[in-house]
Amino acid sequence: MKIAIIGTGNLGKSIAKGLIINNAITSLYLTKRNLESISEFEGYKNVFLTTQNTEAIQQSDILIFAVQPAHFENILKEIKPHLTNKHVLISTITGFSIRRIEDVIGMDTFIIRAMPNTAIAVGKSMTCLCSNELGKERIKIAEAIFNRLGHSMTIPEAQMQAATVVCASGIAFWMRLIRATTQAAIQLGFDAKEAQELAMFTCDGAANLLIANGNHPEEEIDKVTTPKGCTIEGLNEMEHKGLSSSLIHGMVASFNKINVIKKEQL
Ligand SMILES: NC(=O)C1=CN([C@@H]2O[C@H](COP(=O)(O)OP(=O)(O)OC[C@H]3O[C@@H](n4cnc5c(N)ncnc54)[C@H](OP(=O)(O)O)[C@@H]3O)[C@@H](O)[C@H]2O)C=CC1
Ligand SMILES: O=C(O)[C@@H]1CCC=N1
Repeated sequence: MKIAIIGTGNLGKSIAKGLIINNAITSLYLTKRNLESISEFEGYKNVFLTTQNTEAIQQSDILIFAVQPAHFENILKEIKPHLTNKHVLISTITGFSIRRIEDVIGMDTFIIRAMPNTAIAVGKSMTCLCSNELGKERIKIAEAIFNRLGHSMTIPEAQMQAATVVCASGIAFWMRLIRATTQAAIQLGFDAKEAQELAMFTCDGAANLLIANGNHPEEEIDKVTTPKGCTIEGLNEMEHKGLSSSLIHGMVASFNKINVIKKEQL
């Protein structure tokens, strides 16, 4: 696949790493205005770094946009004259609707919105996808790319804002939980490196139990909580202090903030 990433920052670099380690490219163009921070990609076969978005677009079929929301509209205007019917446009931009993209480039382009997360760098992104009417003809291509770099789900566009919080911001939420359990493990006597190892692999095990078995989390919790034991003592204390409530409040606050970001873009 001939892929271009327009805007190779935090997310764009993660996508580039995932594509390269998974051998998912015929050619890969990476763009940004200042190329210094992506010099690590120099020297990879068939990977090209450029400040010229139009060059990247002319040389590629799949165009993945990963710029800040405020920059996207001008970039769409810049590249519009160079779009042809070979192109599939994939936008990862938060809060930027398909309708707004079509307002700039028209309805006769395959448009897909993707909401991946930075775990795409290690082939483990949970990515949500949706498309415009025409883009339905190319959604299988997007699913193939993102399934190769993790797991994908095609959803209605109305759910993309929620998907952004659960999946994209979700990486940060889970990191904070891993950090907190690491801090607890240090207090309980492990050194910092050991503590993080214990926290990460326990987290990985918990997620994989659910992925492998398809169980509800509470079924797995029931297998761990010995009556009158230490696990239920800890769990109940966490809930008294508002663990679940705090996570739900935080995620709803994130969701509401996207409405503010959207208004600021207009
Ligand atoms: N970070 C994340 O985990 C996720 C981010 N997103 C979305 O992805 C987008 C990017 O986020 P993130 O990677 O964090 O942001 P960054 O700011 O890290 O990356 C954006 C990149 O775009 C480049 N850029 C700016 N203007 C242009 C231009 N005219 N042409 C080419 N490149 C340009 C910037 O580099 P330079 O200034 O050198 O040009 C910068 O490196 C956002 O819209 C965000 O909402 C979605 C899911 C997850
Ligand atoms: O924090 C943000 O706004 C972006 C969108 C999801 C992840 N990063």
